[in-house]
Amino acid sequence: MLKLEQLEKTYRTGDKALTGIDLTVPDGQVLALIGPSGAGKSTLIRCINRLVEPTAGRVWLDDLELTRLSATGLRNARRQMGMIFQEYALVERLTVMENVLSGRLGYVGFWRSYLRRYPQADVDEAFRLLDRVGLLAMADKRADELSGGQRQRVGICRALIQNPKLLLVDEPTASLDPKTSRQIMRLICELCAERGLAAIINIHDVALAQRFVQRVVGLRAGSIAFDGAPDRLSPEVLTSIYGEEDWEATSQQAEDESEGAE
Ligand SMILES: Nc1ncnc2c1ncn2[C@@H]1O[C@H](COP(=O)(O)OP(=O)(O)OP(=O)(O)O)[C@@H](O)[C@H]1O
Repeated sequence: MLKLEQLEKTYRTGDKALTGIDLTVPDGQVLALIGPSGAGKSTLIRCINRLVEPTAGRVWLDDLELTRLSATGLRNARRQMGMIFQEYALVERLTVMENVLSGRLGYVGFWRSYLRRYPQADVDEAFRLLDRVGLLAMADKRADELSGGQRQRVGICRALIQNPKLLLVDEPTASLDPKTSRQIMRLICELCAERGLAAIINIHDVALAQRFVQRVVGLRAGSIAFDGAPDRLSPEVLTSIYGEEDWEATSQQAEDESEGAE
């Protein structure tokens, strides 16, 4: 279980990005984080694994208080939190397999990974994951030969090979077309269900979030403006999260799009 208590972040510039966030995410729950630009979504995700240092408050992952950890403790704890990024963050000149195995870096140590001597069990697991996401035939291709959707699948495998307790997912579909976006969201949610994994997914597209997740948290100006089931996101609620911004414009999904090919 992930627990945030009165989490705050004020950047050095004086920008107050988070103002006292309380949030509990049980094991196995997939939560979408929505809200207008600048609401604090990326900051919230990054304060959990301390890529951004919170100014105040606490973060717990089960009985481990992440906000109290030293650098070494944090390095170990980060293994338990897989991260998936909008821009995939792959090493372009490495193969798909090498990119997936780089998710084991926190376990095997620098030299072993530098020399590409991963334990056979890790290689076997990488093949299993690539098979699961439909990329087995691509294992030896270079990352820069892949499409956006394929790259994100590699990013997902790299996060999962860490064997995390929690996935932190930052705009996984922002660089993808609508159909690929749905496939990627479906895949992330299916994998979480298969593994009993919790996830926080920062996502711009409200319709996409509504379609796949069990719980939506709406951030506005660094505070939680909504926390509930996706079917409770009425136009009034969305207006309370997005204000005057036209929230319908956040949906990539065209009404007349064909679903047949998925
Ligand atoms: N490195 C930084 N230094 C100073 N201020 C920052 C920094 N990163 C974010 N901010 C500010 O913190 C606030 C929250 O930003 P954040 O990126 O978390 O929002 P967001 O909801 O993820 O936005 P978007 O959807 O546009 O990515 C904004 O006011 C932003 O300008």
